[in-house]
Amino acid sequence: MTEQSAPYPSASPAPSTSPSQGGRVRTRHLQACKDEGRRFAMLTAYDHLTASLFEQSGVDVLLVGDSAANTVLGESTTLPMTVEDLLVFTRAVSRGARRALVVADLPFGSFENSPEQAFTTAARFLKEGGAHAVKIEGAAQTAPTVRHLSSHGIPVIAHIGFTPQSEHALGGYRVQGRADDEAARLLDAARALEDAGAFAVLMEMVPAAVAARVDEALRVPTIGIGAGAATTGQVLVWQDALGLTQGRTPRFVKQYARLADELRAGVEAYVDEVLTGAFPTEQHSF
Ligand SMILES: Nc1nc(=O)c2c([nH]1)NC[C@@H]1CN(c3ccc(C(=O)N[C@@H](CCC(=O)O)C(=O)O)cc3)CN21
Ligand SMILES: CC(C)C(=O)C(=O)O
Ligand SMILES: [Mg+2]
Repeated sequence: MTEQSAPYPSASPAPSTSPSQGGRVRTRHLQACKDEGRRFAMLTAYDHLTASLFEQSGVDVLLVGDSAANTVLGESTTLPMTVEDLLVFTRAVSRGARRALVVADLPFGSFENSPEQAFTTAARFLKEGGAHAVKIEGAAQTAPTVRHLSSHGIPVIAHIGFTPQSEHALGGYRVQGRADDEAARLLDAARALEDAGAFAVLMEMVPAAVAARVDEALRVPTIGIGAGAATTGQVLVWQDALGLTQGRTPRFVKQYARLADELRAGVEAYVDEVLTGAFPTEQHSF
């Protein structure tokens, strides 16, 4: 512990350990964090190796984000992500996760038509993907969908503020809720989504002061990405946080490792040894 450590009690271990629970992080655990003034960490994952590694490292919530369109598939937006493709990643993450809460994003175009369409899609992520919960982008207009899912047994995270699936409507990557009327709308939306049954509200690119007001106004935990330090939980895209993403990353990213450099050095050494004949040696041969 340093003097500068955050003004929160240290992270609690995930809830333990009756045979029926198996130590699995539940939405209840996230609510307990909110109730007791503790924080939790969420990170994206798209495969079983990272899922397993991240939860062993203390990540309580794994998000199978539609950001996989960018990070895995090389698309420039999240709009092309399909349910079929994200289901493949969700299944992989679920196989790697024993303890963490696995949350799947509902892809663009897979839930907006009606609460019924949303339920059909979300149920696939639970039944076929092994997810425990889903995340839905949208402000107050998605409240009926959130109500339908949560009242039929599907835990929902509501995602407000900058919602990348609407980037064309929002006019690009912009902080949301800067103007007073925007901030008021954001707060109203958060309340409506909580009232509709969302077990958490995620805010992306929202002024820290506005996010703090939302967290204060809600009973349920909030999760931030570019939303300041007052949210209950925090999320980042793992390739951004660990230095694998090439090129510019958003201002809200902090880099905790330099994986691209690490990988490049390792691969260069491998290539070099193959070309010079230094590998394989007798030790690697039969
Ligand atoms: N790798 C990756 N990281 C992410 O955080 C992420 C994705 N992909 N894909 C889905 C969405 C898209 N997101 C993004 C993408 C870009 C910016 C961005 O360029 N932000 C700039 C401009 C902000 C401004 O001008 O207000 C920044 O500097 O933060 C922000 C969020 C967040 N999500
Ligand atoms: C950036 C996070 C919140 C997300 O929605 C994703 O990874 O798709
Ligand atoms: Mg997403």
